Amino acid sequence: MGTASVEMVEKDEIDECETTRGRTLRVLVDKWYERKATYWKQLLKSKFASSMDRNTKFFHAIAKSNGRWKGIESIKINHVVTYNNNRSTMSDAMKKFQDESIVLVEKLIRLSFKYLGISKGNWIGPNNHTSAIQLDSYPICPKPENAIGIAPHTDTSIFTLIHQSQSSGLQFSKDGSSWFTVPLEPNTVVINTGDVLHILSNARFKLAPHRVIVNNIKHRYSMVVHYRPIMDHVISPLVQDNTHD
Ligand SMILES: O=C(O)CCC(=O)C(=O)O
Ligand SMILES: [Fe+2]
Repeated sequence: MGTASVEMVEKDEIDECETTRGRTLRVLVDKWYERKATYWKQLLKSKFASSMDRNTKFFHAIAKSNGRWKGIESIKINHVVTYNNNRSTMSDAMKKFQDESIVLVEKLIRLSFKYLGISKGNWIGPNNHTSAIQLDSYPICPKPENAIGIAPHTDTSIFTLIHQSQSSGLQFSKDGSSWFTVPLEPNTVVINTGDVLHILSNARFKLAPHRVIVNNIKHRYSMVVHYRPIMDHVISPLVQDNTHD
């Protein structure tokens, strides 16, 4: 177990030595993101990458023109209907959804820290996080083979929660070339590990490349919660042992 921890870089609170360390870590993380971008560029053959870009633009143009309010009919939280096609209650429902999601992710963080042997004191807690809810809509696409819903990527979160409607399309990959489609299970949330957990765990939690493909049969919707430390936090591995499982 190492002594490194998640540090808050507030210039007036830390001494010169820590500032230097914070700066070094920032540079390391920046380099890591650069390497990640290069990794993905190399994985995608240039022809596929360029046509995918074109088609992604095409697809998102369709998505925009179809973007009328018609997606979410109801939101159930813990089996209770919290929103039922009544816009005035939407923000309350979303707030409740976000609060419940944060509780769930904090539990997941505690569990994964326990698994990694990291003491709880090393976690910055819910007050130092941002969470974002993303509502995604993937309309029926007449030529799905020429389009992509979301291009391959990894999430910058610690954990991401994905609630998907009964239309599949979310796919994960171990090697960036073969893709596994996440099965549709009603009342199930897909939990995705993000880059922050990858860094904190010293790569014991692998990167989870994923994408969303579209189809010509059924409109897909998803509600995605990204949860990550606030931007000012400098992160570094909390597990020193570099031997991966
Ligand atoms: O919409 C989805 O199913 C997944 C979205 C996603 O991967 C993301 O927002 O990072
Ligand atoms: Fe994602």
